[in-house]
Amino acid sequence: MSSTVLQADGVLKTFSGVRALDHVSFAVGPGEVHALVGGSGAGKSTLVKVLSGVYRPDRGELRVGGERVRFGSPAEARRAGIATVHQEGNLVPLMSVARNLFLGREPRGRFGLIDFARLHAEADQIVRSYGMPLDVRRPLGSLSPGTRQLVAMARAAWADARVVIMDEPTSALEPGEMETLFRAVARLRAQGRSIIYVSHRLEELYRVCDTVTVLHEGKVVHTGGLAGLDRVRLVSLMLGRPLHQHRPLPEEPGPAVLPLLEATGPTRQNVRPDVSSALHEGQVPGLGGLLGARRGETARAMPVVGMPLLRK
Ligand SMILES: Nc1ncnc2c1ncn2[C@@H]1O[C@H](COP(=O)(O)OP(=O)(O)OP(=O)(O)O)[C@@H](O)[C@H]1O
Repeated sequence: MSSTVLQADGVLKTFSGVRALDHVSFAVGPGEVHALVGGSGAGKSTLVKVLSGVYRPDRGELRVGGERVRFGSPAEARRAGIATVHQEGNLVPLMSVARNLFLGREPRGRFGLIDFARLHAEADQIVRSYGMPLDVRRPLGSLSPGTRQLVAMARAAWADARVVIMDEPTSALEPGEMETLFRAVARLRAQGRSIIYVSHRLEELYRVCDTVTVLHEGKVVHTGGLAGLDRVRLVSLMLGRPLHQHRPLPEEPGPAVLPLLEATGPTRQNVRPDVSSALHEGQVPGLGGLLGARRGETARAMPVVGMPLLRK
């Protein structure tokens, strides 16, 4: 019995001489949320398309549950339990949420007619289990883009997927909907399903993912646990170069650390905001306040008057 649910070994995919995937190996285990990251053009979409049967690799192999597979189409990948949630693709806006959730698998009664009572009851159970309070009889197209995205995810997961591939799943979501998505991800993981999570948003990767594979120019440059991987290191891997690290400054700079700019009670055109400020090397100051708090006046007064002390 294989401990990986989906695996790619030495996958090569070229487009007119460009190596979109250069001998890529990748594996996701049961109940694992695996982040797939990389800069623009790194090969993420191409790998997702190979794993979901859209592209055939030029070389290399795919395995599902340890068994060698060759996907001739996305439908074959879906039959093998690989579901992809691309925005709300594959759904029908004019149909109800319930019909969309069960598209092609509607419960049928006598004479082969759709059993709407059962359809609605089961659909209602599904959306409630994901914490989505919505009327499953409503047409999908009348919902917000975020809710449509969540329905697409629920459909993919419900359809007995072993691996759910989520491509930038939060791009269209409101903050409240993001929480619903994260709960849904946790639920899928608890059921032993695997998730491949493609996103540029580091915050959410660290929140929901267990493992990460970083692609750069078509090659895997790192794969492993995410929790122990420092963010600066992760971004460096994605960029393919070390990130310029800045020296952390002491919280209270001592007398030896002179400020670059110091302003004590600056005044401008009879406006004297009661503000003193010092700017040290490497700092990015924020200036906060409500409307009318004279943020603009204060910022404009800083370099003009007061006691600016500039150091080379
Ligand atoms: N259908 C295609 N025809 C030609 N070149 C392609 C095709 N698909 C991808 N490529 C090339 O393969 C490389 C990898 O592209 P891919 O879209 O997989 O990267 P990505 O990591 O998904 O990038 P992004 O985050 O910008 O979408 C790029 O150089 C891209 O130009």
